[in-house]
Amino acid sequence: MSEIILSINAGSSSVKISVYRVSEAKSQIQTQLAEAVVEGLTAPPAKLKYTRGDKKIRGKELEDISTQEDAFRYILDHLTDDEGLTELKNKNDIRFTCHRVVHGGDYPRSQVIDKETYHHIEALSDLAPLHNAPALSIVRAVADILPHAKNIAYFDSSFHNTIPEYISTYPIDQSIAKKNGLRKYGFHGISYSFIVQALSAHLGKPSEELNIVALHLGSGASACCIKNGRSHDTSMGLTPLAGLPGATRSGSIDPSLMFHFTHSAGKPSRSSSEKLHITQAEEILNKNSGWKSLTGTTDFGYISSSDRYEDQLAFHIFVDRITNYVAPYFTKLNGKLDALVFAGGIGEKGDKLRTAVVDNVKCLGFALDAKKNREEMKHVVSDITADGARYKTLVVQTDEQLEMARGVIEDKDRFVGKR
Ligand SMILES: Nc1ncnc2c1ncn2[C@@H]1O[C@H](COP(=O)(O)OP(=O)(O)O)[C@@H](O)[C@H]1O
Ligand SMILES: CC(=O)OP(=O)(O)O
Ligand SMILES: [Mg+2]
Repeated sequence: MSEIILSINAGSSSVKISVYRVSEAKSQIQTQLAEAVVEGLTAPPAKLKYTRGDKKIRGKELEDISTQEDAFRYILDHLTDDEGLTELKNKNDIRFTCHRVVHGGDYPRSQVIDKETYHHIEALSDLAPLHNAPALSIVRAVADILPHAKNIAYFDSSFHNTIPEYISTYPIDQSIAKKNGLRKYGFHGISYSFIVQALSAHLGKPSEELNIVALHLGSGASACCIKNGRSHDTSMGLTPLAGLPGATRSGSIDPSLMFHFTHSAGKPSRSSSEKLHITQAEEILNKNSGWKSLTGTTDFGYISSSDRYEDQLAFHIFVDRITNYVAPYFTKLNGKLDALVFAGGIGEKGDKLRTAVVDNVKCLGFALDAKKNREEMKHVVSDITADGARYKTLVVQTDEQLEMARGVIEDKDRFVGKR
């Protein structure tokens, strides 16, 4: 019997699902059978991208798909209806479903989703308003459609457990901070973990010796200072709102700003429910800010190539805010750096953005090869460094689904026997 892993990555604007077959003999991932992505949930109509071997669908427009749960159900139907994907004919062969859960609070590693973990993740929903509840809607759908699969949660926050206390502590009343768990958690950790492994293989260096300034730039964007293969600092905080701006997020602003923006900042937002309590301030800063508020679109590919005033402004804001992290993280690493890494949808495809960011930090010893930077990135790690530059600049096609599936294989013994 073949064993199948379904790896599900619910982002704020997309759902990405990869299907893997595990080799029984060696207990390792044998093949990626298919990958399906529904993207553009914040820039409708959502679009489907699908790859199974040579079979490709590129950007099929979808009607009535607006939530991560819609996207999950659509993808699962698509996978099981694909005549060529014989491995999924018997849904019972899906042994594990991995779920990217953005906020895992104090969980230091992946967990089987049982009643207790489910409720714990649910309790953290207010701290990741664009992410945890949608991920749980997919967990419920899996329990409904694939009752034989074991659900495992992989947390974006776990990778950042190594951040020193003096960095993760906010200078506020510590009795309240401790009681309410108010500290820097950090996110995109599954992606950063993938980046460390990918660079270790690419540079032929043990991961514990790698120092990286990594930028995961997608719908949500963050920077991470990776010291000796571990997270030392990151730009997101208690919630994924802090740090860099994103598709619909403001990123860091003066904390007093909201009280001057609206008098009802602290009132419950209309999208609050019994299970999700967010204020109007949180709603505005998470859902109605960022590129959407400045330009009317969340499509950063469009923004980057447009010469409209507001698109250029958004572009320059992003470049400026990213630069605000690269230089300090470089100094935190004492200039002993293996690479500056770009990843995530914008990091991987945004050649103009990479050019502008690297140009801002050229005094530190970074420079791009213009031709390599413009080319399509065909490998997991692409080197776009100019000849003679002191430090490497790399583009990594990050793969959170693969990182989670590898985790399942590694930790299988811990999961088996527990539902
Ligand atoms: N050619 C491009 N140049 C710059 N940004 C792009 C390009 N194509 C897509 N993007 C952007 O990538 C982002 C999505 O990144 P991704 O990491 O897939 O998002 P998510 O956070 O949902 O996982 C979107 O903002 C999209 O506009
Ligand atoms: C943590 C986060 O912001 O994730 P995403 O970029 O997938 O929305
Ligand atoms: Mg993402």
